[in-house]
Amino acid sequence: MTISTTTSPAPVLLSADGIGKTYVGEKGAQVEAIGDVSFTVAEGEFVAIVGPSGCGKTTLLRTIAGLLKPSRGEIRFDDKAVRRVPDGFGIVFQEYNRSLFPWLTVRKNVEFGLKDLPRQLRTERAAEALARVHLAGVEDQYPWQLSGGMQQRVAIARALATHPRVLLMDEPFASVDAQTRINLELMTAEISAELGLTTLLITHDIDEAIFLADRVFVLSARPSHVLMEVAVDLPRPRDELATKADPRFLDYRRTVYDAIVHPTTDTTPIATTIPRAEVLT
Ligand SMILES: Nc1ncnc2c1ncn2[C@@H]1O[C@H](COP(=O)(O)OP(=O)(O)OP(=O)(O)O)[C@@H](O)[C@H]1O
Repeated sequence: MTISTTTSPAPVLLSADGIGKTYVGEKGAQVEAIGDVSFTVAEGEFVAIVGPSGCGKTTLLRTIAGLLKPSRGEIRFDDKAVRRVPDGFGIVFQEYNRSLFPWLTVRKNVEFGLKDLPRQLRTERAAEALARVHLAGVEDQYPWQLSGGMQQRVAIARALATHPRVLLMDEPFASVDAQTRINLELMTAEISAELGLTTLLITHDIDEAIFLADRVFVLSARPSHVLMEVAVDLPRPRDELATKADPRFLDYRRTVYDAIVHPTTDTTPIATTIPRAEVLT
């Protein structure tokens, strides 16, 4: 049985209903990236999306974000159809060096999405967001004066400064070294929990997905659909070493790995959905 629709017990904040996306090239050549994807994400939930290379993960995230128009289906946020990037969405991309403006200071980069706010409030929001990503003190530097991990933290601060309800992250830690990656993962888990953010993370990294998420959606090869949903029943806050040594973590990893590397047409979810409130206790 193929799982293409999943449900969450807490109030749904974000949903994808029958999303399909076909790219049409200049000469009419078509690439069907997303076949048929449906899911719901509950308020405050952390969902990770994994899948084989080229299955349409970035396409899906951009469609959810309102940056790409789906060929079929609808994204809904707070019970309204998403047709452009809604207020309440913060987005973090993999390539921080392309998403930050090198000619603006860190403070100006973080304030970038706050143009409509009074100057004083912009300054306060930027300071608050930079403190949250442990970057207080570098406000007047330029992004290129910082390490890659610090630049990605600036990009995260920029998203947080808008006070989003939903944080969308596309491979945010793929361009940094392993130790920095772990620190960024821990920081993201902490921020997401503290702010009660609904978080959607696209990643290639199965361990990262399981370590961070309440639920992991596994996409099939393209044209993609949701092959499997895994509810991650591991206590929070999650310590890196203890969590990754937990036998349940190893079971989740094997299940997700098998689904991606040896997909069959008969996949079933390995656990029912677990609301975040229960996971947190
Ligand atoms: N603008 C575009 N025009 C045509 N085809 C595209 C476009 N963007 C992506 N594609 C194709 O759509 C498919 C899905 O691409 P996408 O980048 O969404 O996948 P992905 O799972 O994020 O890839 P990766 O694992 O490499 O990060 C690929 O075959 C890709 O070549």
